[in-house]
Amino acid sequence: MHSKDQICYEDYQQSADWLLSQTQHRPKVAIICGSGLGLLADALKCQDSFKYGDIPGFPQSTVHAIASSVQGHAGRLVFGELKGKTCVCMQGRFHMYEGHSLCKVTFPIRVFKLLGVETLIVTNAAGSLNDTYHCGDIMVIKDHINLPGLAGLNPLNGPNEEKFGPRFPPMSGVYDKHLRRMAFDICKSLGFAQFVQEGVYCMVGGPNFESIAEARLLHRLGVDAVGMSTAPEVLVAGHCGMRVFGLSLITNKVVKSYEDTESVNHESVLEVSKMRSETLQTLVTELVSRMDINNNTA
Ligand SMILES: O=P(O)(O)O[C@@H]1C[C@H](O)[C@@H](CO)O1
Ligand code: HPA
Repeated sequence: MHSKDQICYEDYQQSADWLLSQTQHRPKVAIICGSGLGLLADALKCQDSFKYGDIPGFPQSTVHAIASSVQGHAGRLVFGELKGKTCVCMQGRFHMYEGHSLCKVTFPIRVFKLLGVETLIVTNAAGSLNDTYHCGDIMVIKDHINLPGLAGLNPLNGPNEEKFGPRFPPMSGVYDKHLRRMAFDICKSLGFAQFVQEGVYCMVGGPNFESIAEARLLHRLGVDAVGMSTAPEVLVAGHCGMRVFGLSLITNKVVKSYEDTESVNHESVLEVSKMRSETLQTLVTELVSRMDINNNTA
């Protein structure tokens, strides 16, 4: 490693080589489990799991990651089979508001690339600004607004690592259309369609939830759901040519009215996450099972 925040190709390679020496699994799909959704990782068959702290170069989990993931299992990388497809799951992710640099937040993505991962599935908990959404809805992410990114906080800042991707990567179409369509087909066939939406996710820095004026601004911008993660990981995955699919679990309605006496807290976010975690798990499992993994096509 060069300086505190500068990570070079060899650092990613070192982590990937270590993991390849510790497990026989060769995943093509990586899944980032958002808050309360870590049970997905427990469903993997023939598991090999590694605490983040034991993986050379990996960022360390903080108290937030532990509190927001499955108790006793936070901060693990879990390899295994989901419906016969080899996957790697992050049980607990890294957030900017925990104090990690964006290079650290996204470190695992480039390690996944070096492991041979072709598809990234991201999940998160989010508050809704769209008045037609309800708590417990699942939103397939069509696109994002990366507010920290627009303000210059971007994991791709600094010297470009050409081995991963170009200096100026496009982000239009980063959320794969075929996988989104496939998710809707699955939801219809499983009877989930009534609570599945498609919309725009906005990343804010957090850790505070939005003020009413901020919520109104996001609403005017066309944001359907807001959260504090996901965009940095998606940028880095898109940069290195991974196919991306994202889901937001709507855990609360963002307060937009000065008359509203309700307010959101992280505990209620986790409660709703738990309520829908099984459905989300079913959807992701079915999606992985239907993917044509070798050809990187849906
Ligand atoms: O990892 P995610 O994004 O699911 O974490 C949740 C949602 C917000 O980022 C934060 C506050 O609830 O935790
Ligand atoms: O309302 C919210 N705002 C920001 N992040 C969130 N994560 C869950 N709910 C929210």
